[in-house]
Amino acid sequence: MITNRKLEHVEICLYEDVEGYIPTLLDDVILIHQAMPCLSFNEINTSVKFLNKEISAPLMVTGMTGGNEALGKINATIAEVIEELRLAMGVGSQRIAIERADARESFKIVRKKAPTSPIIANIGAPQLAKGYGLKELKEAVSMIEADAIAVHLNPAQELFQPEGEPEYPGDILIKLKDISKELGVPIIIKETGTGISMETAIKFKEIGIRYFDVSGQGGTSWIAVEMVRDKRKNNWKKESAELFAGWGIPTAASIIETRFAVPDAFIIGSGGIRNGLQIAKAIALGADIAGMASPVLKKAVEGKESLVSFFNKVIFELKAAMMLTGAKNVEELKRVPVVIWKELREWMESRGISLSTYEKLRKRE
Ligand SMILES: CC(C)CCOP(=O)(O)OP(=O)(O)O
Ligand SMILES: [Mg+2]
Repeated sequence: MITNRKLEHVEICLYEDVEGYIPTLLDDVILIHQAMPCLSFNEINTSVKFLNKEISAPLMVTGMTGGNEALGKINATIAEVIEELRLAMGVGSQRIAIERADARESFKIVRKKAPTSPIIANIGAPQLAKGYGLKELKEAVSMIEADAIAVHLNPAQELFQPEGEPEYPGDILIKLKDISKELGVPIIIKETGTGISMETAIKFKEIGIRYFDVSGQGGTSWIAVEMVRDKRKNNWKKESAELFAGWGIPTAASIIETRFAVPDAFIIGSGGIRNGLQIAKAIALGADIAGMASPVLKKAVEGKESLVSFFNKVIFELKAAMMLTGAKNVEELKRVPVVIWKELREWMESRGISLSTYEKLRKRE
């Protein structure tokens, strides 16, 4: 039953080892130390615009959960904190709330606790292949008065999910193109831990999509999450899920591929982001803001204070990286000099992305 799956997902993300199967390759991005930054720490401004609203730092909590009272409490804690700190958040898949009226409050609570913050709805692409259309996406948006809706792409997870629906026919693109004209809020194409490639980004660019949440490999592996479920149920897919647990595009490579494919995209750099230095690297590499999920979930279940101090630490680390690279605001951070080396450089070379070409795109020149 779908509610059980929602609860299992959160429990597994909290208490099982389902992340870091492969590196994000953000370690292969070096921000250059500037010993004379020409600015003082208290001058640094981390605020940015996101979905026509100002947020205090280039960071959002990407969609995780919802579906019953307990999961609603997690959403409520996160929403309260992001409203207080003026950040942004997405909710978990609202499929359960389209199907079940009693699941809706666990999502509605987010807008109640965060009346002014950018809030993002969430529906899976497989549902578009199975009958969902403009009506259901409008319902998901209005349920939480969302500023945008994330359509999540999770073919790898569905393949290894015991009850999965690996249904990704091309007419999902046609449907999304039509829906995007009537929906009234932007559609964000969001992967789920296996990353967005340049080929995939181009498919969505061609139907007018400009918002991407790359959700690359290196953080939570949703194949590994379903592997745990397979093992618990002794499902025949368990060994195959283990084989594929590290499948996908590392987060740093996915940021580069998406920016290369869609130079004017708004990119959320997510997938294994755990601290403020990685946020700075993701933005210097080509993302507009960063996204975090698992570390936020773990702090949220400890309580509001724990989550507030976590975000304060992360934003201090981001500001530290900005100071030491001489970036007084996020626009300058996008243009600081970086070294891209080791595996990430080899990835770019084998994908035909030259460093000099990318340098211009990265700086949005
Ligand atoms: C999006 C993913 C990371 C988590 C939810 O996967 P799921 O297949 O349970 O989502 P649905 O309830 O939309 O099917
Ligand atoms: Mg699904």
